[in-house]
Amino acid sequence: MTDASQPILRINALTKRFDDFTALHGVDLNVAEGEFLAIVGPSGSGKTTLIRILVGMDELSDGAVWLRNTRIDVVPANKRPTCMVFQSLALFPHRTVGQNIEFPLKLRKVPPAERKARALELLDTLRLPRDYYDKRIQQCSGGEKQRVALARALAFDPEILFFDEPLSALDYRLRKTLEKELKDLHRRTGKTFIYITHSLEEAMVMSDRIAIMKAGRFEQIAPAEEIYARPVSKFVAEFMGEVNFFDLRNGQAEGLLMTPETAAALAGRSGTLTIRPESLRTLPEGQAADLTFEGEIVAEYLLGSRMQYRMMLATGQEMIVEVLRENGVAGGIGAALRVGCDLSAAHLIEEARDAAA
Ligand SMILES: Nc1ncnc2c1ncn2[C@@H]1O[C@H](COP(=O)(O)OP(=O)(O)OP(=O)(O)O)[C@@H](O)[C@H]1O
Repeated sequence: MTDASQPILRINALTKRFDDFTALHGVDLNVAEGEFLAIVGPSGSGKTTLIRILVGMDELSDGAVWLRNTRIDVVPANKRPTCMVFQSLALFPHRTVGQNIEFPLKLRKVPPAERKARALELLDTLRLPRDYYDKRIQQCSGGEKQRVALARALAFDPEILFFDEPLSALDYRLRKTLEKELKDLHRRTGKTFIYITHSLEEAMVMSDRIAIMKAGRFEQIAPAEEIYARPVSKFVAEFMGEVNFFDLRNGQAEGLLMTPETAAALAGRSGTLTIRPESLRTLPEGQAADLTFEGEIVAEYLLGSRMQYRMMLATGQEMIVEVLRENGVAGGIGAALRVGCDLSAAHLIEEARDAAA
């Protein structure tokens, strides 16, 4: 029996040093049973180093990793109930699909008939035709190989599946299809997935929570909506997409017009006010929002169903505004633009918080 309230994985104060360089600075992380956690961050932030330690490909310098009540950082990789799916797949190219999927079962000395039955079941799970059992890996397409690699990972029946950028080598359409399939697979298997990616979009589509790494530390760990709406730092806000920043000093910010109620709510507060381009709306003459901005359009882009404007405020600050195409403004570059948003759509990163991050 497992206790659902207990995390399946606990990482305590994990530090990794390579000679005099520290790649991970005492990171803590709890992963819930059955969770889909994505780890994102810029190149060199420590994602791969962390995963390599978790699966046992590398040793930590300090700290501990627990799988339920067992300390696993002292357990050799091949004895850990975890499994890794790589971008490079690591399939046996000259063997059949069936042989590849059955490999982990063979290692465990499962009898041939039972192995085959399980491999066929896994072909069903991954939505590959059963007659692929005898097909050679070399004859499979990129997407099919990825499914075979997943089937093989599931054949290990691991407690946790780790993924290191498994889709990054695939073309856009296939990636999009497999993103949805992976999410679906996660739901159907109920396994815990920990997934590294460079792609924020991928993380947002698939995961329950996103952990954002920066220079060997977790900057924020939360569901995507929360990270998007309430980033703890400018780094996270920018990482999650386009954003406008306003420097708020004692409730005042240059270029920002406020209603008396908004001014009262922001009175005495300092930090960075963040406003997403799509939170803004165009305002008719004479109408004001909680926060209002006035300026001139310096560039405009048609983004499918939306229009994006770059607007120059009187202060010289540029702002990005995104509205539905039907709400776009006539006049184009050089035209005056008035936009605004509700105070609830703006998020204040308080000063002390950002400085500490
Ligand atoms: N074996 C090693 N020896 C020395 N430094 C290393 C070693 N492995 C990784 N590093 C350093 O540790 C830091 C983190 O690397 P890591 O590969 O974990 O980053 P990452 O976030 O996975 O990057 P990417 O997204 O580019 O794969 C980098 O600065 C890297 O140069």
